[in-house]
Amino acid sequence: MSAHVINGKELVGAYRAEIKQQVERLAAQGVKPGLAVVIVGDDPASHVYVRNKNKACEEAGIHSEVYKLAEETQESELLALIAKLNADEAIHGILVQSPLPGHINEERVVEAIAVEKDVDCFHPMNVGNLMIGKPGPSPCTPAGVIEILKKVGVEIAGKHAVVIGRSNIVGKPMGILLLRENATVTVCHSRTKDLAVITSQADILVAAIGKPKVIKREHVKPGAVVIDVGVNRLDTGKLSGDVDFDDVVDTAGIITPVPGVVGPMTITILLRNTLEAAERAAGVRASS
Ligand SMILES: Nc1nc(=O)c2c([nH]1)NC[C@@H]1CN(c3ccc(C(=O)N[C@@H](CCC(=O)O)C(=O)O)cc3)C=[N+]21
Repeated sequence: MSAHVINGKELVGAYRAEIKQQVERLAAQGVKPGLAVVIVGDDPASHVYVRNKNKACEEAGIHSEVYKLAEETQESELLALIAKLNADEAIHGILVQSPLPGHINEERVVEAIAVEKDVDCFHPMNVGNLMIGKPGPSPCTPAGVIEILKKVGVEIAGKHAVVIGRSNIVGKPMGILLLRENATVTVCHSRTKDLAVITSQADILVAAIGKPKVIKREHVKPGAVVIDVGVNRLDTGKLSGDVDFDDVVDTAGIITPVPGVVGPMTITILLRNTLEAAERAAGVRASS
């Protein structure tokens, strides 16, 4: 039997409409959420993502500003811009697009962002809060995956969730969020032995490897929920996930195609984080 293929347009569209309504409600109280996106250098893919984020903000009624800095920008100039944005009351969220050029220390930059404006959830303070379950921003991609599972009606509690990948941006926080939802969590990575033996036990399989089409049907338990976080550009110019969709689609129970689901949902969580940061700043959101 063929898997249920998640329709991202429908799912993400409905969620963005909900967020837009909440933005309108906050605007009626005199507060317009604001996001600043900073991009350094001219990596073409990064510019596509920044444009998508900007457009999504506009459509949701969120004020957005994009700062495009030259490749040779000094770290001190970037830190000065962040200090200015930290002090700007119209800005509730700051996102510095990664990767940064090699001469800039990414860690120093992330730590310069005000904790309450860190809508990526990259600041060590927010990562720590996430770990112990305190209120704060959610890491966009992993929180997007949880949102997808919930919206599709997948029960997470008690299930075996296997995450492939242990990056600070996706794999590690994904494990924490799944644990928070009471899944039994296994995290696999490049040094994992007998990967297919482990992944084929997963009720929920999250692939965040960063290599195209490496997950085949032998990695998937029949009927499993397969969430593909990979966004890999092939030589043909086409985008591919980490999952070999055509090979897996008859084995999985539910599957996300790439492009179309996890990427747009990631941006949607960014909108939600910006809205929530604005609510906290306005004192209308006490927790979560
Ligand atoms: N500080 C920071 N925060 C990030 O959240 C961040 C970042 N840096 N650097 C790069 C990665 C990557 N990322 C994506 C977001 C949306 C899509 C997305 O919308 N993808 C579409 C396709 C887009 C296309 O056509 O290329 C999709 O999958 O359907 C992809 C990738 C956020 N990132």
